[in-house]
Amino acid sequence: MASDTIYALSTAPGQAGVAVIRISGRNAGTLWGKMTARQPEPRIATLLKLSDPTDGSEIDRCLALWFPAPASFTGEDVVELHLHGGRAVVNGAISALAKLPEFRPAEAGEFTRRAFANDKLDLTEVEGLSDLIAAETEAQRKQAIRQMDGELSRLIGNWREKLIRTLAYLEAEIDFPDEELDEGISDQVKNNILVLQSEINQHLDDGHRFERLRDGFSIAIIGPPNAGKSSLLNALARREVAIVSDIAGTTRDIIEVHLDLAGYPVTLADTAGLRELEEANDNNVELEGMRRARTKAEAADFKLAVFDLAASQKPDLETLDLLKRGDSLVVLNKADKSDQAISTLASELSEFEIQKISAKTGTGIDALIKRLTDEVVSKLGTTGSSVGITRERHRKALIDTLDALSRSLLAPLPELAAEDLRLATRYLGRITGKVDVEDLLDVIFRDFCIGK
Ligand SMILES: Nc1nc2c(ncn2[C@@H]2O[C@H](COP(=O)(O)OP(=O)(O)OP(=O)(O)O)[C@@H](O)[C@H]2O)c(=O)[nH]1
Ligand SMILES: [K+]
Ligand SMILES: [Mg+2]
Repeated sequence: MASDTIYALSTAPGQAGVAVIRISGRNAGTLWGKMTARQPEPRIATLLKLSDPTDGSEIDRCLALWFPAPASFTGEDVVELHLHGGRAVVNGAISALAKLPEFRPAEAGEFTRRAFANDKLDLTEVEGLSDLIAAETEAQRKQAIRQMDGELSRLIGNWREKLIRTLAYLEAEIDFPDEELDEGISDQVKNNILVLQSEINQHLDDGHRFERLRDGFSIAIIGPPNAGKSSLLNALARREVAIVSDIAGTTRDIIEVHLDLAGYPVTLADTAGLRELEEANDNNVELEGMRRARTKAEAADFKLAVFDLAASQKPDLETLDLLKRGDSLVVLNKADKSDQAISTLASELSEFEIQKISAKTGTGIDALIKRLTDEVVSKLGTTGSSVGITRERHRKALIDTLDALSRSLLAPLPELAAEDLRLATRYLGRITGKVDVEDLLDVIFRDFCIGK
């Protein structure tokens, strides 16, 4: 595999000022002379004519960069060609490269996979890089760059080192037993394990904020038909995303928009109006819509329950039930209309936090955005530690580590305690990819695009 030289367009396809083709592998340097007149100095951008290796016809004038191994992104010989960003130029260069012996197109994530194989990046840094490319908001970008720079890797590495030292200490005790210890493990070893357990626990107990920042914070808009849910979605998104009409039951499918609140990613979902079954007219479709609404609301991080403050109706039981199940806010809409009915609604909803708005005129929308922003920042914002668990796989490995540490404290013999510490070290090592991670690699690199 790694004997092949791989190439790919590393910038987005289509028309652009510049397109970058990356080439990596043993034979990367063979294009010098075959496709250019000369070989550039390492790491010095050089303007060169690029031509077809078979007939010498000119493809483009490009800037070429030469990174001889091991000082390159992949750790192999790497060439970067900065071409004019046109489709025909890129296609011409790609088909010319295909003519060189042992050159083949790269697979998705293959450059990064080679960088990992050559110890240029560990797994958490690879994940950070993947997150950086996927980052859509400022907070996501900052988190990704910290992980790519190795902050998580250093935290895990530090724990692993402490653990290895404790293990060495324990092994010394096993080899040179101290009669006073009475066959147990020493206080020193116990103490180290307890400290490690508490540090790992602190990081696990993070409200999943680092993971949520990757995925985005989800808010579901729920409530009875015609309350103005779709109107609210449009007002928050500042564009006409969802259909608004005075017909009850207009929205059937979930309609989602992405918002950026103070740099934090939010997915806002509009849902079908919830009402009692006998009222639902066009039953099958509407029932399916309501089912989807319910599922969405249950999975959401936060719910906005919208009611028409001018409608003299009682809040429906479904919406009330969803509201009661945690993080939510009541939105009384249509504040531009007469609010004689508000007293009934407000008293029924008095146990909840209430904001009055008009999706139509925009009254109260800024205050609502402020309230939602505060919510998102409090849930995703990182006040204390700046480095954390960004993936379920990290969490699982840490839980396995803690289990092994707990077992070591209860082990009836120091030899068995040592075996548990050895296991704990392996679990930590899996996070950064220090030990047996073959099974994880395909999953991790699958998220990458070609050319990365
Ligand atoms: N006066 C007034 N009318 C509003 C306001 N918000 C929405 N409406 C009207 O209320 C009606 C229903 O609005 P929608 O946004 O479609 O309501 P919905 O909750 O999405 O309705 P369903 O999708 O059918 O459940 C439309 O005629 C809107 O123009 C508001 O703030 N003031
Ligand atoms: K409607
Ligand atoms: Mg609607």
